[in-house]
Amino acid sequence: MKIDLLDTLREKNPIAFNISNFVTVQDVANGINALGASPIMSEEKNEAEPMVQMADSVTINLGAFTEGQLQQISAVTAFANKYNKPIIVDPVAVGAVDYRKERCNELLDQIDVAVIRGNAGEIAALADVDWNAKGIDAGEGSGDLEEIAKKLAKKRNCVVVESGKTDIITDGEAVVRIYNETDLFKLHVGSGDMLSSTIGCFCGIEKDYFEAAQTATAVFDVAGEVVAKAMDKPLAGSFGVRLIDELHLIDVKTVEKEADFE
Ligand SMILES: Nc1ncnc2c1ncn2[C@@H]1O[C@H](COP(=O)(O)OP(=O)(O)O)[C@@H](O)[C@H]1O
Ligand SMILES: Cc1ncsc1CCOP(=O)(O)O
Ligand SMILES: [Mg+2]
Repeated sequence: MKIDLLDTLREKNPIAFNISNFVTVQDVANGINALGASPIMSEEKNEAEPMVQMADSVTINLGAFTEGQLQQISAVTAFANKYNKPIIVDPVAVGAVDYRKERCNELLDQIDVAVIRGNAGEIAALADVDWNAKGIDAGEGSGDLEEIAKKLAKKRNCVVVESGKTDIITDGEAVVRIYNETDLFKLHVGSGDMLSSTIGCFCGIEKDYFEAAQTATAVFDVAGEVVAKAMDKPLAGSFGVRLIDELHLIDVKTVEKEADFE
């Protein structure tokens, strides 16, 4: 794993263009800004082309899209492919709401996506595997998580990051598992969105998106674990704040020491 990419990210300070959701947009912007990227958000279709031109990566979060926003997303992703900017898609709750799954699949049919990052319920839905997703959460299912992630990666010819207690990252052939974790991630709405946008930042500085996704996920998971270990009381609100602090503080040495992966 190329953990040094964390230093590269801070040297390059990539512009990370995000179409976010209104629920978690501030955590996402502050999290990736603290990490060392330069976030910019937009909801305006008419500025899609210059936004994409100046950006190093484009992260599309489908957490609370509207019909109008779908048109913006279509324009932005078309420009991203035209200008060779990596697209990261976070398919929030596509396992729970058919309308979301249909719109997400239409989008994925139109574009070349670099990375899809979702929980097991979301990845299973896009891979056409039976699963009982629960709202924005993974829910329950009995399928083989690695096979499901690989199936989607092959179907969409992209890297898939399937998050959970163990995070699974695959390009459809090779699989990397990251074991760092804390239950506090589940108590903080937006953990997944922050992870997806962190992956966007690393894809903006590393053209090997499989490597970029691994480093991003390791940095994010280790940051959460470090915070949880240092907390006297494991409380949801302070975790959210301290996670942003740790994304600011975390360094290559800490990730090298703490990352638990194979
Ligand atoms: N059961 C779990 N135990 C510990 N950490 C988890 C668990 N599920 C997810 N995580 C962590 O939470 C972060 C967000 O992932 P996840 O909760 O799956 O996304 P989402 O918020 O989109 O559902 C990831 O860093 C992941 O490693
Ligand atoms: C609660 C909620 N509702 C629509 S988007 C959203 C945030 C989802 O965030 P995450 O998937 O990172 O937990
Ligand atoms: Mg999510």
